[in-house]
This record gives sequence, C-alpha cells and structure tokens, in this order.
Amino acid sequence: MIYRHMAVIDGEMVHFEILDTAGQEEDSLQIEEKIKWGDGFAVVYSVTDRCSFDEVMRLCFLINHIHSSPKRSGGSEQPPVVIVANKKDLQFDRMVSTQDGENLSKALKLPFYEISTRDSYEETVAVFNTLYQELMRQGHFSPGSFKRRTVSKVMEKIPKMQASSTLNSAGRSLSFNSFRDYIPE
Ligand SMILES: Nc1nc2c(ncn2[C@@H]2O[C@H](COP(=O)(O)OP(=O)(O)OP(=O)(O)O)[C@@H](O)[C@H]2O)c(=O)[nH]1
Repeated sequence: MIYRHMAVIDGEMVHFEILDTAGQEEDSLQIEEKIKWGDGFAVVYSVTDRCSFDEVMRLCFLINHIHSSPKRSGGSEQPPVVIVANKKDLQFDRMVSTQDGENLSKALKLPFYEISTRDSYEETVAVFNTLYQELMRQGHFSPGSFKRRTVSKVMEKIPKMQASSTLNSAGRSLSFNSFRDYIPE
C-alpha cells in the first residue's frame, strides 16, 4: 500500500509517497526491492508490542546493508532512518518504555520519536518532516528537484501495492507501520 502525503516544509511543497508493508507476506527479494525504493525510512514499533521493538535493530541494519551495497544508485551516505514508537496513548498496555526506545536510538545514532498516530497528526507528520530535512541536509536532492518515481513503475515490481489516499477513515492521521514484515526468514 502506498499512501500519499503533501506538506509545505521550509516553504517547499513536498509530495511524499509512503510505502506501508502491513500484513504482507514477503520474500527477501521483495523486501530488498522495497528497501531500495525508499529514500528514507520510518522504522515503527508499537509500545504495546515487545516483538515489534525487538525487530527494530535488525531492520535498521538491513536498510543500511542494502543501501550501502555497490548496486545502490546515488550517494554513499546512509539513507535517513528514524525510529518511531507508536501508540503511546495506550499507557496501560505499554510493554516498551520510553527509556528503552531512547537507549536503542542512541546506540544506533538515529532520531527517536514517541508518538500516537491516533491522537496527534502533528506528531505523525513530524516524522516525515525529519526524514525530508535529513535528505535535504545530505544534499542528494535540492528542494523542488526531488528524485521522481512513478507509482506504476513500483507497482510493476510490487504487484500487491495500490495507490491510496494518505488520510485514514478518520480523515486526519497518516498511517504507517512496523517494518517487521520486511525481515527475510
Ligand atoms: N490506540 C492506538 N491505536 C492505534 C494507534 N495506531 C494504530 N492503532 C490501531 O492499531 C491497530 C493496527 O493498526 P494498523 O495501522 O493496522 O497497524 P499494523 O502495523 O498495520 O498492524 P498489522 O496489520 O498487524 O501489521 C488498528 O486498530 C489501529 O487503529 C495509536 O497510536 N493508538
């Protein structure tokens, strides 16, 4: 599933395409193609699901590995990655502490956000703003001349994906998910 999101960041209109992997059974080739496709990555876990947290480190390494391979087109710098702890509103079901998330992010030297996609649109879009700003900082893209990719090209490679609106049924929150389905067996 690809979600679209538009935002004005630092005075520039930015069009995001957000690939959501929820519930997909994928082999390692599909995973690799999807990771190659991304310019930046939000590795999302749920604070109510310890297993999703336990996958974060492995996924970050996988992203770095794939984007540092000689096959990767573009620059040599690692793509922007942020770690996102979702569902912070569910405080009574919490299984992963804020400290755990912060410690992991510090160890991996990655930005960390703890958010609730249910409660805060602003917290959610801040994740994507950070990814965009980091891409700009790296200098691979300049504002207004962003690398273009067509959805149809992606869909040829990833037949299960469909283009879709960014907004969920409540009309306010972005939807994005843990990358745990990306892990090869
Ligand atoms: N309370 C709360 N519920 C959330 C939040 N984000 C998502 N949910 C709910 O969690 C459930 C799963 O959300 P999804 O977006 O389908 O998450 P997913 O990672 O795709 O889940 P899988 O389909 O199991 O991969 C839904 O019922 C959402 O409404 C949040 O921040 N707070």
